[in-house]
Amino acid sequence: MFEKLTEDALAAALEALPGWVLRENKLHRVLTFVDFVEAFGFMTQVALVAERMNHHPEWCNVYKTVAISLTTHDADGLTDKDIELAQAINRLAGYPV
Ligand SMILES: C[C@H](O)[C@H](O)[C@H]1CNC2=NC(N)=NC(=O)C2=N1
Repeated sequence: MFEKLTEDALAAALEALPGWVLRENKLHRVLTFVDFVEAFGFMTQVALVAERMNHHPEWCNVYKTVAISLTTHDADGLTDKDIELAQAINRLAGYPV
């Protein structure tokens, strides 16, 4: 079982996560791609990583935009797993981690 992050740990982690904000107690990021194929290709890559991690995003795709929220349902809050998945998503999206 994963422990909820402390406020300090979360603030430090967020500083190292370009593009991510805290929204409704979840990590949140919106990504826009050149078209639907790029957006869905990205989602497919994230899905494979998420399944490998057994940690799954809440997300919404409208055409070329993908909005992602991360939380750990089992812990009812944010944990290291959310930070890890956000970092993996940034790598796949082509942003430095
Ligand atoms: C039974 C299974 O391992 C759990 O339900 C996993 C699956 N994926 C998950 N994903 C997320 N985001 N949070 C969880 O708590 C979680 N739990």
